[in-house]
Amino acid sequence: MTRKNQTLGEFIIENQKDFPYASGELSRLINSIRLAAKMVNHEVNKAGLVDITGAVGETNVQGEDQQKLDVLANETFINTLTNREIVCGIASEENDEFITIKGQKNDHRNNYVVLMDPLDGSSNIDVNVSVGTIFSIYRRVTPSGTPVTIEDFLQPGNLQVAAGYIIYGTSTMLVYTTGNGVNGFTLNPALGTYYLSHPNMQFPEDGNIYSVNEGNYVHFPQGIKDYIKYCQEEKDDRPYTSRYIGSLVSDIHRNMIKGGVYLYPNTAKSPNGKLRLLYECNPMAFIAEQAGGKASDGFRRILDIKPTELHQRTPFVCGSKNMVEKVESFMQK
Ligand SMILES: O=P(O)(O)OC[C@H]1O[C@](O)(COP(=O)(O)O)[C@@H](O)[C@@H]1O
Ligand SMILES: [Mg+2]
Ligand SMILES: [Mg+2]
Repeated sequence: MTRKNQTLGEFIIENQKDFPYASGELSRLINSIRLAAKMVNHEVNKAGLVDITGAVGETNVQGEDQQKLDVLANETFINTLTNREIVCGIASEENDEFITIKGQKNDHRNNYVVLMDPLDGSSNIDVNVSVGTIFSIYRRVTPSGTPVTIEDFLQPGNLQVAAGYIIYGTSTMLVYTTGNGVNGFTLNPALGTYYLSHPNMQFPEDGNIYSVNEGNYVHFPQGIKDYIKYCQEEKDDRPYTSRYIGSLVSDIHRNMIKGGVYLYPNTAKSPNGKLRLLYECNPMAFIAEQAGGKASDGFRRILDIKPTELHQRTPFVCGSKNMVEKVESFMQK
């Protein structure tokens, strides 16, 4: 149930009844993500004034140069979740292995695992372009009271109990779903409170924005090349507008509001694409579908892919339903 000017805290409590297990554990978990996001937002807003831009000189399991803000955001979320007795395990883009959280009584009693991309759009940190955080939540499959195993993390996206993102942009927003639609909350920085600003977000079925890094055009599969040509054709409501921020969260957020499709295809260089299935594509696909949109790898529904590795990648097509289906038709041709 949504109400104008409802705060995120009120919304979480009032909608707790939607959760079959309703122990309050998931509500406390989302509340903790809300808190950690505020801490990261505070740091992001100071980028350029304090020493949090640039690289730390380490590379992560993806072989990427870790940015200072990647590490700061990673530590902030891990510490906030660990200290609040709500998760039994965390997997992050910035950690090679998953982290087991025993809980204060060392009894592995907690029931949820979180998978996250603590700072999305790292290439935009130093240039003051919007970045984000992405999170995906599952109920563990191994028995409570035992240490989590990789099985708790390698669940298909259609088993997510909640997913969302935070966008640190012109304003800071937290957008999430628990399987009952998508709602967006804007942070009032003066009060430190998130307010419901975008109730029941919906992807328009059609749009005229396509988002892809055309710099990789020559390496794209023929189907994607044909789709891009289709977008640029002078015909009907085309040419479409090309918009690409280079932060997945920001590109999907814009397209969800205005109508559009985001593509990160596979290329000869990266046969499985760049984006990570577990903590980038699955949560954004859950959000997209809950908002009436669609997400696939060009052939398969992202949420039905059975993961095999923590940091596996997948080609990604996500956005307005009819536009994703158009891309798929070009791919399958
Ligand atoms: O620079 P490219 O190759 O277009 O990649 C941009 C994509 O990579 C990402 O930055 C990957 O995410 P991280 O910044 O979390 O590693 C996405 O946010 C973005 O959509
Ligand atoms: Mg990312
Ligand atoms: Mg990242």
